[in-house]
Amino acid sequence: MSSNPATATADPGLLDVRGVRKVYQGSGRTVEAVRDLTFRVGTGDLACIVGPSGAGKTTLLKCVAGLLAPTAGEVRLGGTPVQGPPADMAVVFQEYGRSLFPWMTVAQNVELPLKQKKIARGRRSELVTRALASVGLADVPGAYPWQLSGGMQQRVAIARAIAYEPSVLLMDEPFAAVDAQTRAELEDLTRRLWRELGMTVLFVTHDIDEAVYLGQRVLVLSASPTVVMEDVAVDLPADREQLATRALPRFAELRAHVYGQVQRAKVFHAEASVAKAGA
Ligand SMILES: Nc1ncnc2c1ncn2[C@@H]1O[C@H](COP(=O)(O)OP(=O)(O)OP(=O)(O)O)[C@@H](O)[C@H]1O
Repeated sequence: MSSNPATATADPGLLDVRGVRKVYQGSGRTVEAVRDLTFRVGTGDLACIVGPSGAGKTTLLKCVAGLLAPTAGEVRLGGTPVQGPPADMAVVFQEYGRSLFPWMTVAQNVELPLKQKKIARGRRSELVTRALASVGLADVPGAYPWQLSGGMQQRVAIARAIAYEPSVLLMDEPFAAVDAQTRAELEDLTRRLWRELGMTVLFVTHDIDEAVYLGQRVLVLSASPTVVMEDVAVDLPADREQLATRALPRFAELRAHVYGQVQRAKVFHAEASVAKAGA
């Protein structure tokens, strides 16, 4: 990993977040959602972000996705500053119900960004078929999203993201609204696709167990205004399995450590708020 521009172009999936600060301003109210975030995710790495509610995780992801301009600092993808949604980045949001168009079939939803990318019809059809097969939905291309379960709809959203062949995939609490069994399946699907496709993945979650199970690293954010409290390396075997991996003593240690850090973040925040109120 190098910030040298000469090597940066050879590293298209390198995500470089440098001193990002975001202050929301409007109608007499100012919120410093993110104070100073700096971290890197190497090409082909999978990093998870956890932090207390309101820590600015979604704000950070929107800045990384080029949907929000940081107040200070910058995000670079493959050495190039992100100033709008980058062509080779895809995002999967929590609210699959709102991210799919109900009047389009599953295949049309997956195909839409490929049309916008001006990919030729034959190649589009190949990409859609392959993406739906890889998420286990090869048999429902003609169905409408509202005819599918929540877990299936989220698979469509994932298929749409991977059909696009992004070098970076951002996921914002993508499984928060599905049941536990479906969630476990979608976690395994995410790790399988990540390993097969070699994308850089930045995955935001509330769920500490999910972050440890999925990630190679877990970035723990402090409460708002936000900084990176700790960058925890997840030294679990690369082949993960829901029951066996979660039963490992090391999994329990990592989980306890990250949990402790998130609790610390909340206490820091409470102390800072009391100090501010007393000032
Ligand atoms: N558009 C906005 N205008 C003003 N303030 C905002 C806006 N969006 C978010 N905020 C504030 O910024 C802070 C961080 O919000 P954000 O949604 O990024 O946090 P989060 O960590 O994703 O939260 P959660 O875990 O609850 O989803 C919060 O105090 C929130 O109220």
